Amino acid sequence: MTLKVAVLGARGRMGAEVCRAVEGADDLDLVAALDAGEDRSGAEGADVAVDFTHPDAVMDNLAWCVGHGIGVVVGTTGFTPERLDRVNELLGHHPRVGVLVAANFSVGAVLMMHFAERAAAFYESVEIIELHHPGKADAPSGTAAATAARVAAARTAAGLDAPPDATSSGLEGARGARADGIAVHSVRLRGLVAHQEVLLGSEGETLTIRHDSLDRVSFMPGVLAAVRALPERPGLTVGIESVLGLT
Ligand SMILES: NC(=O)c1ccc[n+]([C@@H]2O[C@H](COP(=O)([O-])OP(=O)(O)OC[C@H]3O[C@@H](n4cnc5c(N)ncnc54)[C@H](O)[C@@H]3O)[C@@H](O)[C@H]2O)c1
Ligand SMILES: O=C(O)C1=N[C@H](C(=O)O)CCC1
Repeated sequence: MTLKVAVLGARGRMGAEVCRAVEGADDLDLVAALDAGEDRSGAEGADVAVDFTHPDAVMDNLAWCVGHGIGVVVGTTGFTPERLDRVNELLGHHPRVGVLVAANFSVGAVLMMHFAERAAAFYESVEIIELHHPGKADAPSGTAAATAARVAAARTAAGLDAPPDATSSGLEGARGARADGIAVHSVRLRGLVAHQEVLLGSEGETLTIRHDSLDRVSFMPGVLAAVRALPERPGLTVGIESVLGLT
């Protein structure tokens, strides 16, 4: 069966890549490629919409798609627990519709988050450095925020206190931002795509887990797997771990 796919944010960096990937797949049909200000009615009749837009736009797109019975694969970042609650609320009125939200669709980034979560219980110190292209709207990245949440939960479960840090003076921001109590440092540099390091340390050793997306094609296998899985997944799915068979 051919799935009808609409792309929202179609002229953006990710949306354009998704359009190319959908057009290149025999089992998918690109029925709408829409960007800001364009009439969403072009997406009516799609089986799945893919949203790579902006944290300020995505909730409205989601409400529209779910209200029209269209499942949504969401790559746009900015999904706080409150936003996920709102998505669940929307889906409560449309129980046959599926929404999958993932901060990162690259297989390597999914594994990097998984390894960081596993390692977190064994190290006293942990910090995250995320590095992205300078066109990125949000900081820290959605991937860094998701990693911090998972690492913080693993530390709590292991009974670890806050990472040691004797800093008592310095320039504001020098120690990064705090996401779930974990220091996150955001670099924006021309030439980069999407990169992250999780630095872990204890007495006498460190462990660095690093992932690099060198091209946006790295996100496409995950996006297409989510599109293909969505019709069989009503309700909210967070992350692509279950789609990839990692959980
Ligand atoms: N989950 C992932 O794997 C992943 C990977 C890369 C980027 N992202 C996220 O995807 C989002 C987009 O990233 P990007 O680099 O493609 O940004 P971008 O700025 O290149 O593209 C966003 C596009 O969305 C359009 N847009 C804005 N509002 C819209 C609306 N209401 N309806 C339709 N289109 C709208 C913009 O005009 C633009 O063309 C960001 O939140 C980014 O963090 C996620
Ligand atoms: O390029 C971006 O923007 C990216 N956004 C996601 C994030 O914020 O984690 C995923 C990586 C690329």
